[in-house]
Amino acid sequence: MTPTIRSPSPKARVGEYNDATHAEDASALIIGEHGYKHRLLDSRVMPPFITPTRYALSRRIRTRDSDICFSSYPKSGSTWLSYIIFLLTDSASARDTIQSSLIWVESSWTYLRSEAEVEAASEPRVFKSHMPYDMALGGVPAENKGRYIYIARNPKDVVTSYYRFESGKSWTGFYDGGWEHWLGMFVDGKVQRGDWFHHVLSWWEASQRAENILFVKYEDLKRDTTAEIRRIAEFLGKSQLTEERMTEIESKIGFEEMKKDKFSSLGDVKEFNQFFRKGEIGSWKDQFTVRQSEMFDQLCEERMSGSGLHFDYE
Ligand SMILES: Nc1ncnc2c1ncn2[C@@H]1O[C@H](COP(=O)(O)OS(=O)(=O)O)[C@@H](OP(=O)(O)O)[C@H]1O
Repeated sequence: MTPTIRSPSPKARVGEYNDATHAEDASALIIGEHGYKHRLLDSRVMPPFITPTRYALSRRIRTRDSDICFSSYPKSGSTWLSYIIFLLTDSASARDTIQSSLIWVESSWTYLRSEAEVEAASEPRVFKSHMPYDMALGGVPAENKGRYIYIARNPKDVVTSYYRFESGKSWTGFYDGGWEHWLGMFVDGKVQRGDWFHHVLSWWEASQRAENILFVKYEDLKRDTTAEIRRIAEFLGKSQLTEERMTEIESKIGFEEMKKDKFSSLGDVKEFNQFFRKGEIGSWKDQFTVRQSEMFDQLCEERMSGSGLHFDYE
């Protein structure tokens, strides 16, 4: 099948967030402390570019057997995962960038806007989301057709990466609260996408029960890239990967390679120029004080004990 090249409509271009281009739902915007702009959807804190209209559409999507839907809490390696998916399914080559190849229904920044466009998209349709399990694309993933992949990362690196990326950005209302304040908001589940523990554990628990949900950890992908790509490939029904193809895929998805590559780059939007920041395990050590680290470890113990889910922090 010939892949469809999607030309972005001017309205849908990813770029600086502006309330005027999201006027359909402007009334629901909230400005929090230090100018932190957000919306509440199903009582969860969400970015302003996730409008109620688009969220409702994302819940209405009827998934198909060939669909691949991935989700993550922000800053957990989802762009990395998406490139791996495109390479494994051979659907990357004819398209111009990751962003224009993905279908991100919940966001106003998606290149495919209408239900009809999503219906007509070439297969496999690769859907991106940053929603917790109970707000997932298509309703209840475990009862749906298609395959879901969730990528998670240790929360200390997530909150660090998130802080570095989100401060001063248009879609956070140029938030300027500083690190201590940000960490407090993260712990209270008040940053965009809500409570990290709920988000990750909701997918983790679902993945233990449902065969169509694969749970991937950023740290495993970083440490044992070959084995993790093979696990993802098997889940996607692509277990016949040759050594040659495997080497080719690995050569493209390294941090430095993706940073340079035109397909994986996020284009020329100035606000995204910090996106490929470090790509490491343990960069939280440059951000947390000892006291903050101990407080956070205690919180992780309280919120995650008994879940069977563990992360590497260095
Ligand atoms: N190839 C590769 N290898 C290792 N790490 C990588 C790679 N590509 C992206 N990254 C790092 O992933 C972090 C961004 O995560 P997301 O893509 O989920 O971000 S977003 O929420 O969609 O904006 C962000 O992490 P930090 O560097 O810690 O900020 C990216 O640098």
